[in-house]
Amino acid sequence: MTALNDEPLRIGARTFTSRLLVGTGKYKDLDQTARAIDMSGAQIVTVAVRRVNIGQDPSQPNLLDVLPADRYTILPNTAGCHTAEEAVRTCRLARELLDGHNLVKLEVLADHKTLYPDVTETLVAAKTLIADGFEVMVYTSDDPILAQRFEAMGCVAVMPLAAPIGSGLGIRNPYNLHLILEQATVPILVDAGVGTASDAAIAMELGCDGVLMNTAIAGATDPVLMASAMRKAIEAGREAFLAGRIPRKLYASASSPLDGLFFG
Ligand SMILES: CC(=O)[C@@H](O)[C@H](O)COP(=O)(O)O
Repeated sequence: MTALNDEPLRIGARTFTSRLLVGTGKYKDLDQTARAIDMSGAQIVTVAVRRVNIGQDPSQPNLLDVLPADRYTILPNTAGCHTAEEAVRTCRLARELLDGHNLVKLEVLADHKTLYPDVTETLVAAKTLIADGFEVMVYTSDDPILAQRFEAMGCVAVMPLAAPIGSGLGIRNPYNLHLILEQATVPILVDAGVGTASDAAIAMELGCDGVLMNTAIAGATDPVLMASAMRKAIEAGREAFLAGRIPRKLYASASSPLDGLFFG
């Protein structure tokens, strides 16, 4: 559902009414995956091509059997890739498996402890993929200069982390997100580190165009209920952003007029 008075989210040539993007890892089984994603209202669902079967192994259950193609835009991602070469190869495999689908989420990770992006390798991969006709949504650190570089190269969305993947630490650096947002002309989608609904709402209140999350929903005690909470948080945060918050002030100002009191 779109927030009141909102425009659709535009990524490349595609438009979406939901601003919540979800992952498919860490669920108990395919049934729980399908139910939580359904409840989230997400239209873009990201899949780790190196880890999840979307046709690589025809003898195993295929995730796409529970995510109808007429309802969801599948966003193949390069999770598990640590070099530009691996990431490019993975995107090309995804394009073959998905009949020429060219929208991908690029992530090239630096190490296992932080799962921070290796931005040098990510820049190389993004350049190759864009030249090869891919529409690249790029996972990156919350560095405004890098965000600008990725946009200038032609990435269709820039996806700064809120906190390390799977950490649930929430929005660690709202000031950097603000700097990224004020210069961006492509969608800025927070990706990774959201822990609960208020984190998602904060990202949207800052003016982010959307949020991608996985662990906060899949790892919740009740993933379907958390998916519902996230859907509402994204919409509430977006509406609050569009509505324009009041300025923060150090001192009080009375909520009702002080003139003309009934009792002197
Ligand atoms: C960058 C990446 O891989 C994300 O898609 C990640 O999976 C989401 O991070 P969380 O699991 O912290 O939401």
